[in-house]
Amino acid sequence: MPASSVNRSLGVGLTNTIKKSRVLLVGAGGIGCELLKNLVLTGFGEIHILDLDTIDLSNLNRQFLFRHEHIKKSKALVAKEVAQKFQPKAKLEAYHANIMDKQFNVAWFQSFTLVFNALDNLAARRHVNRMCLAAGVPLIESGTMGFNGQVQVIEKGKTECYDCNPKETPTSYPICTIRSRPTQPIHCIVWAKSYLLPLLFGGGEEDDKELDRSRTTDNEKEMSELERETMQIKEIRDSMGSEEYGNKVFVKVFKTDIEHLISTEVWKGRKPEVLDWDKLSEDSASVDPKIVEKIDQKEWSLPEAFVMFKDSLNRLTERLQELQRNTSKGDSAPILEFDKDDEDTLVFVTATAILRSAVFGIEPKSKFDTKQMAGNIIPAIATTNAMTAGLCVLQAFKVLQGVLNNAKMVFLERSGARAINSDSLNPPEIRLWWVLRTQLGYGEELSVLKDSNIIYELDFDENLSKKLSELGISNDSSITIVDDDDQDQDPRVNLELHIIERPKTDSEESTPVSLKKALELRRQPKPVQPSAEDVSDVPNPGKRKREGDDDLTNGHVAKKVAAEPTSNGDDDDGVIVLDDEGGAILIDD
Ligand SMILES: Nc1ncnc2c1ncn2[C@@H]1O[C@H](COP(=O)(O)OP(=O)(O)OP(=O)(O)O)[C@@H](O)[C@H]1O
Ligand SMILES: [Zn+2]
Repeated sequence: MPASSVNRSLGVGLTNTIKKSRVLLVGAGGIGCELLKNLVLTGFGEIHILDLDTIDLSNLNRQFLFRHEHIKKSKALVAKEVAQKFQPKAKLEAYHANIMDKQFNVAWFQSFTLVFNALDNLAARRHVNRMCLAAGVPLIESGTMGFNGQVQVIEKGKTECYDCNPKETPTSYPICTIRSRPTQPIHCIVWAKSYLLPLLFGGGEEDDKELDRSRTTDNEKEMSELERETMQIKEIRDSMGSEEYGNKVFVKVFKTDIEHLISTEVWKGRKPEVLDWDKLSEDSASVDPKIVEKIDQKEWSLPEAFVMFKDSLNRLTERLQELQRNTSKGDSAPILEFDKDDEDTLVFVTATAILRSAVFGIEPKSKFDTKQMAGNIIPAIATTNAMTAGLCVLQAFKVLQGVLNNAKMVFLERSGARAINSDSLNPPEIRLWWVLRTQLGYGEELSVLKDSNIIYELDFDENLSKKLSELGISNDSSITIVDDDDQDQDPRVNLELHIIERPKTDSEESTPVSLKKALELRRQPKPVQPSAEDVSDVPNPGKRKREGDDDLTNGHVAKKVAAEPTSNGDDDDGVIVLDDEGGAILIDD
């Protein structure tokens, strides 16, 4: 749009505000490319673009700023270069970096008028949400999935934030379904991708979110069988690169383990059927892997899958050995991981899943379908991204004009009477975990205890939607927050919250409040080598305390937050008042 027509449609005031704005765009992918184009053409004064990734062939169909010659180059840098041509005068800055890096601190975020999220994962979205709240900078959050799109305006203290509503976590499959009772194509694909591939080419037991390896009382047998089979495959791995390697792996997983399964489980209906190496070798004598590999949309036959299994196993083996040769002593051992855009791993997963499907009488899937399923991909649609990016800019106008009341949560849908629907923005409903996560910087792994009983932890979230009173937490009781993040180098000291009930005032009804000043919680002391006598008194930082562990509420309690509301707002010792009306937790300063 030429500058004059922007002027005419938006008015002089807004046009000037736009010109003076300094905005940050996080993510230069599907939405990001569209958004950058919009921002440049609308006349935003200064635009900073950040993306950690490089351009991949599969991006080109919709990330229209990128061309074939850009493959393997930084998305942020290329996006900047290309968008600059639309508007040579625009001030653009690019960063090839992870937004979660420490260098992008609160002060840096504060230097922007507005932040746009065009990301594709929860962790990064949460992080930016948190930084924007801390910096007091408005955030336009967006996302698409197939034909669906969503734009959310987030402003500290005025609207709900990204973390106000719990998000769905990706599906994970129980080990028994994957190891011994697959019934759907996806079960075979997850087995190939999250079990066999990491075992053969990864570091061994990968912590894959799709495979739920947690032990329960009723999966003990399953887990020990799995461990036994895993050990055996590791032994076979020692012969990697030898003539018989492919045969050994094949016989182990498609014959020996299946025979064992048939004899140890009770089978009603169809029993699994073992595969025969010699027969498949005969049947596939005339199959050319180079031709099969090009068959994308049609399911491979069993002999074709057999050939591709051997072929991809060899290719991956050669790659891993090449990496091993180039690794110097002391470096961590190289591994190969599944990537939907890595042809060798995709072929391996497709072929292996088809062979496994044959064992269990499940329909096979093509390489194309496997790519979608293994990559958890809902196809990205360029039009959805473009429309969503447009909606982001329209919402940004409302924020810049200071008319947040007119800003909306916008939804793009294919079904329904209208393509675009909207909701008014909800005021922030401040819940305990929201405060802990967004205001105090806790990660996912925390637990909440009352009288040393766990009332919440990551894998015990039944109480999440309950009011405090439903949990017997009323006036004058205390709860303790334990930082369970054992990845964290220095977990926070335990935080004890003392709860006092008081009626909600009228003003709080309309303007929920938040911690006035970010509280920086002290970190647990580094463990000192205890002497023999005082062993029992040394707290064990990072180690999860369980029910009945008495030292929880004393000893290393960090900070008691007083509960009397202070009369003037100058007191930095933010008083947290837990208000149970509606289960919300209000924070008063
Ligand atoms: N922590 C992060 N820091 C910076 N950029 C990020 C971060 N996490 C994700 N991104 C970027 O956000 C963008 C999301 O866009 P999108 O998902 O459309 O692209 P894509 O990942 O290339 O596509 P696809 O997911 O379909 O392969 C990606 O370019 C990705 O690199
Ligand atoms: Zn993505």
